[in-house]
Amino acid sequence: MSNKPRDRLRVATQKSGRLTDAGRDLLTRSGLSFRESRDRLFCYGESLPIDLLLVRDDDIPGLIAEGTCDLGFVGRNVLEEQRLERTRRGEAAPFRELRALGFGRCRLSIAVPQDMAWAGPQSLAGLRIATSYPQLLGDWLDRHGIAAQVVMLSGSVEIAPRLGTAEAICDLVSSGATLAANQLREVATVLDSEAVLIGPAQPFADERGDHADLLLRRLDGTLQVRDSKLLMLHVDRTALDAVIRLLPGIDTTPIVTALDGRSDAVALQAVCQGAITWQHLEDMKRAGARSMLVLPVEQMLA
Ligand SMILES: Nc1ncnc2c1ncn2[C@@H]1O[C@H](COP(=O)(O)OP(=O)(O)OP(=O)(O)O)[C@@H](O)[C@H]1O
Ligand SMILES: O=P(O)(O)OC[C@H]1O[C@H](OP(=O)(O)OP(=O)(O)O)[C@H](O)[C@@H]1O
Ligand SMILES: [Mg+2]
Repeated sequence: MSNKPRDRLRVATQKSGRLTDAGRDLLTRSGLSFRESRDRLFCYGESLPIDLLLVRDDDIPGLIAEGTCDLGFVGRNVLEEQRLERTRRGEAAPFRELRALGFGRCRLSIAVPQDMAWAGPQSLAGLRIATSYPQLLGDWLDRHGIAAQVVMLSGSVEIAPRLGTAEAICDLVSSGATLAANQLREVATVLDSEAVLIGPAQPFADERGDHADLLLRRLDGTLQVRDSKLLMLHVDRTALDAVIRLLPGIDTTPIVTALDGRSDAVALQAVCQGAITWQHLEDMKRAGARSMLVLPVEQMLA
């Protein structure tokens, strides 16, 4: 890893692909703005000393390992594949997952032709399995004690069974539409994935440590409010405990305030994590809540 001190933090993000827009949106909502270079490969951070390098996603763990970039947004599938590759060479991984980011959700799964019988992982014994993730697949096969042949393909993996180059595949699945279009059936999950923030295994020894801490705090706040709602309501004092018990996903103490000229009722305010459904509201109404308002939360700083 390069030890040259730097006073700006460099974050590697995918130049063009499934992680690009959501990653950029997360940074924007965390208060970061950038001036794009003409080639759009480097974005200078205007609001904070944090710059972006726009690259192929597969290159991101390596860029962090060699110290060219300090942090990166990458799919856990890519991170874990490269971590296993280094483990196989006897190296300790020089990068680590710092945060799960909640977008780019997918899974690395085994799929077989729809008409193939499936009696568990042993059904793969002796077969050829096409994948772009040979390490993750090899590790899964080892853990299940299955001897199968891994066929490496860098893309269009789903077509391999029809071409006769493999009997099964191991590829990323989200909606399942690609598998269905290729008459394949998902039979086992190798890895649950989403976009993650990665950084070096060793802490930064210069100002980059402070910038990284600041970015992590901002990201945490943004990720926390993404699923949060502010719930405001009125409730009879006698029903207060029952209604508080029904508040969905509260992680701080709700605020209870007096209502002017009313001794029988109070106002209640709480930040709730996760979805607030009509069912939640109806249950609270039955328990004695009234005038319920559900509001989005824009920013939060713990
Ligand atoms: N169908 C999907 N739904 C959700 N997330 C996905 C899906 N497919 C892939 N991903 C996630 O998005 C990441 C990037 O996928 P993408 O297809 O953009 O990569 P790529 O083709 O390797 O791009 P690059 O040109 O940067 O190498 C994947 O590594 C995975 O974590
Ligand atoms: O379950 P689904 O929702 O159909 O998604 C799965 C597909 O998405 C990804 O490919 P992508 O569309 O990114 O194209 P790529 O092969 O060019 O990466 C992945 O490699 C699968 O082929
Ligand atoms: Mg790639």
